Amino acid sequence: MALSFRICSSPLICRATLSNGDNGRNHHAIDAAFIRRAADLAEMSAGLTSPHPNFGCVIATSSGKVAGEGYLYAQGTKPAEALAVEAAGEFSRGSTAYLNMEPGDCHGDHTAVSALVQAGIDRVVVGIRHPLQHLRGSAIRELRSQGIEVNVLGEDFESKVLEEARKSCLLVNAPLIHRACSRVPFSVLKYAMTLDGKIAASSGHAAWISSKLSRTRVFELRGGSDAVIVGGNTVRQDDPRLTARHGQGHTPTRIVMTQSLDLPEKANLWDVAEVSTIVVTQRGARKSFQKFLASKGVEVVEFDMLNPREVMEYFHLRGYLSILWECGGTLAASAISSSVIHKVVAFVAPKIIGGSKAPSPVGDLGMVEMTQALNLIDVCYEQVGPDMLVSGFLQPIPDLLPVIPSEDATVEIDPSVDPFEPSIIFFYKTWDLYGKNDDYMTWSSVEHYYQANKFVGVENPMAHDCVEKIRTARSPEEAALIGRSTLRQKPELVRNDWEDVKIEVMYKALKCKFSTYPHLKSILLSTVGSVLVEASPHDLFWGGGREGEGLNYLGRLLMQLRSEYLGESSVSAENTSSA
Ligand SMILES: NC(=O)C1=CN([C@@H]2O[C@H](COP(=O)(O)OP(=O)(O)OC[C@H]3O[C@@H](n4cnc5c(N)ncnc54)[C@H](OP(=O)(O)O)[C@@H]3O)[C@@H](O)[C@H]2O)C=CC1
Ligand SMILES: Nc1c(N[C@@H]2O[C@H](COP(=O)(O)O)[C@@H](O)[C@H]2O)[nH]c(=O)[nH]c1=O
Repeated sequence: MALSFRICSSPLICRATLSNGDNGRNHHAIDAAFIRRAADLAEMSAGLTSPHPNFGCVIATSSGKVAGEGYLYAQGTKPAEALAVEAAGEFSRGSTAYLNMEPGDCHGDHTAVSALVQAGIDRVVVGIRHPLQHLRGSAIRELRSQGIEVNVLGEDFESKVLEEARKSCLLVNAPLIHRACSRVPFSVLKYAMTLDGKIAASSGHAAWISSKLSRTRVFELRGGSDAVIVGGNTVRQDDPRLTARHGQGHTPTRIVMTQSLDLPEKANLWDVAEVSTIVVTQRGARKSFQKFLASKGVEVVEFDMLNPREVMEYFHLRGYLSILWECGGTLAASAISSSVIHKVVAFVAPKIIGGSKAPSPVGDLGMVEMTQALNLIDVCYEQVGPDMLVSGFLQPIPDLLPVIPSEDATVEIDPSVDPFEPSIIFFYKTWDLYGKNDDYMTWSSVEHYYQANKFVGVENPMAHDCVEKIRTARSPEEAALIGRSTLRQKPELVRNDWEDVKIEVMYKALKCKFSTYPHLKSILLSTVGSVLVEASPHDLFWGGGREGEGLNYLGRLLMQLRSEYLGESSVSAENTSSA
């Protein structure tokens, strides 16, 4: 009896398990099916929510019917849980909510938890706990403290079918889970090869090996990644565009890795009107070409040691969660040897090209015996048009289970995680403890307000349209994309005094945000005594830069606001004591 009670904290499932094994299995199968559906929903916005997780939610009635569904569309938009209970309406009362992942209950923002509580949800089933330590467990504790029964797969009950459902939750947020456990982004090596294992003819010609349908799948893969990376030789041979052209998802940054910087002056990747390109190279390589790239708007980053690990650690610091490697075999071998590739996706076309010198997907790995071969894990096979898509993992997704804190454990940030000086607080992305939380009254976020202000007051209907587009953008990222690309493509729409007023605009937006949300103000005040630095390695105006060379205006404005709030509170304290 005691064992059954420990495994099943749900009275419903408990009774079923105790009285009838088949019923218990049925309940597990039902829970597993809904959790898988929540994971599928979460997958629908892959790439768009980065650097946040992908969340999906299903509300199911006690008779097992779906009453409502939702998924987080993008960073800063309505939580999946709120959308699902809205869709379910009155049916939410007494229902079960299935979540692929514990909500991120970020910086006192309880929207997801409140939505479930207010809707009268009886039970919540969670696929996996939040992987980031400072967010982990708090939403689950809050839901339980509100009297809602919460079951976490793998903790409250286990079975093969539930384990598979849990795996689908791990898969959908693999990039974030890797980020939580390692210092490199989640990397996928993708290639298309002929049946005889070639990725191009011996001439280097490769267009096309895989079918149109397969290439559309590649656009989807790109749309779900933060960046696509190729080696210098692929740029010279293919002149690729590396854009996501299926019309959905976001547009990943293009990265070129080149030691020599011996690249053509005319290349599709140097057109950065729609999508940005970053070239990473050896320090000191072809300075004049670096200047040429900069004049085209291409960012060049120099490395003392240009190798896949250093480059991935750099992009991890820049906040990238997932990278798609679309390079040839030379760079692929180097990346695999450096252990930065987590997953392989191979399109195999039923074609034979032959050629003993034709390139293959992975160059020399220094292996001499078949026993040394790397075996993929969790291999999947899928037919895509005439091609076969084979995918699998080179490294397993880290298991989150062993590090789950007890229910009552106080969740603290481990200072060893980021070896920064304690008197300096670096913040950057929203998942950092001190990251921004861009909820904001009239405008959806500070980002919406700031970007729109670039075009406010300009007597041109296109500027008005742009302000409106930014105002109604579905996420802060989309607002930033519209604002930045319009500034680059149509500088005539930008107000004349923008450079003079932009700090004031940001200050006003921040002041409004911190005054509107007391929990954000108290986080800001809790940093007293610390220097605040926006840890953006590339934004040298608002951020601190890679080596402290940035002006850090965002950090400065926050410290100014903090002083003002402190001043206000000491004046009111004086008034109280003198009264
Ligand atoms: N079918 C498919 O899926 C694909 C086919 N291809 C084909 O493959 C061929 C190109 O293959 P490949 O030459 O292997 O191209 P890569 O994309 O692997 O480029 C190799 C280049 O990467 C740069 N590089 C920078 N750092 C490193 C490092 N640490 N290790 C290795 N390389 C590094 C160097 O550039 P630099 O010389 O500038 O210093 C090197 O020459 C082309 O014919 C192309 O069409 C390419 C991609 C996918
Ligand atoms: N040849 C080949 C691929 N090649 C990859 O796609 C790049 C070209 O992308 P784009 O210019 O955006 O169309 C190219 O440089 C290489 O990385 N991919 C595939 O799915 N199937 C193929 O047959």
